[in-house]
Amino acid sequence: MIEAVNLAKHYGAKTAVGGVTFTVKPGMVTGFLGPNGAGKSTTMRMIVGLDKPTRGTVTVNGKPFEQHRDPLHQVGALLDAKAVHTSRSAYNHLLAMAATHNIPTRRVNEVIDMTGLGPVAKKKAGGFSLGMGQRLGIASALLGDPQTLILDEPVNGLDPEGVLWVRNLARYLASEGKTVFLSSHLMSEMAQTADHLIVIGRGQIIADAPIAQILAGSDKAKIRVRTSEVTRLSQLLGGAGVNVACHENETLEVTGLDARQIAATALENQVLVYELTPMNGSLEDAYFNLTKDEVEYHSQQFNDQAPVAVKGL
Ligand SMILES: Nc1ncnc2c1ncn2[C@@H]1O[C@H](COP(=O)(O)OP(=O)(O)OP(=O)(O)O)[C@@H](O)[C@H]1O
Repeated sequence: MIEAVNLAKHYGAKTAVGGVTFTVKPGMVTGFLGPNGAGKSTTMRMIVGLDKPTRGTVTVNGKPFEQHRDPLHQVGALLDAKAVHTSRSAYNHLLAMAATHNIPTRRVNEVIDMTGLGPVAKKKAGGFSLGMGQRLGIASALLGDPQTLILDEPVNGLDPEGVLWVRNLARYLASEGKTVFLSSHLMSEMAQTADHLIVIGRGQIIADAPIAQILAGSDKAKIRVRTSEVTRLSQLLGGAGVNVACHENETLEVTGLDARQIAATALENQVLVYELTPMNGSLEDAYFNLTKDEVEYHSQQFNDQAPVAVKGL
């Protein structure tokens, strides 16, 4: 369990995290989403005592991280996969961690097997690919068999098999009753992995809810309607707050009305409808909707036009 109360971090005049209150519960995967610079890493670093809060408190399993006598059994964290001795082998890196935390050597071999590091375990970590570095970071986080796991962008650099592995691992650990808190930029991945989402933008929490609720709140929730009278039904349904888009094959996509309201209008006016399908907005829609005003770094929009060549380059 992680509990943050009014947690804030300022760097001079810059507010990285602006006083957030949230709870990450055991037995589920909680996703931490937000645009670049939103404050995810700073929040995670404060949870494990690597950054000192300017204000507020955060506890892990009931205590501030630094007060735990057995920190690696309490919290496993992957915050910066590059934070290893580059000249040490993966095996020796894990062995050194185990030795200083009273963890048996047998556990080193277990986490090497769990993370698929076997073939490279004796190689120097400095030569690892991004994906192998991530696996070593996850192995380090798992070493103490912790009750709470904090993973910052764990699928960064992993191949599809690795992404699936992280998803299954996170789900397995949650099913064992552990607290799993992970950040990612990959919305589609989060949709398949997390039960609950905390969305942060410009250092403030902008959503904290079960994933299903965030998807249902997407204002892009559409109903697909198939009817033999496309023109007539779209006229009947049109009105304030309702958007009706006509597509080929006798299909309409309606936003602003639910399926029951559409069916009732069709019935009243004796229009034949042969499909009514609520289409949940994607997590990506919901996420962009939530964070559209909170993005610190806006990218150039290309739409479907070719980028314009700049003279002189
Ligand atoms: N040591 C620091 N000194 C000054 N500003 C910092 C420092 N660390 C973070 N920041 C700023 O605080 C804000 C939050 O940064 P943070 O790294 O927590 O965001 P993030 O959500 O993890 O972003 P990303 O997804 O890009 O990793 C950013 O504007 C960042 O530039």
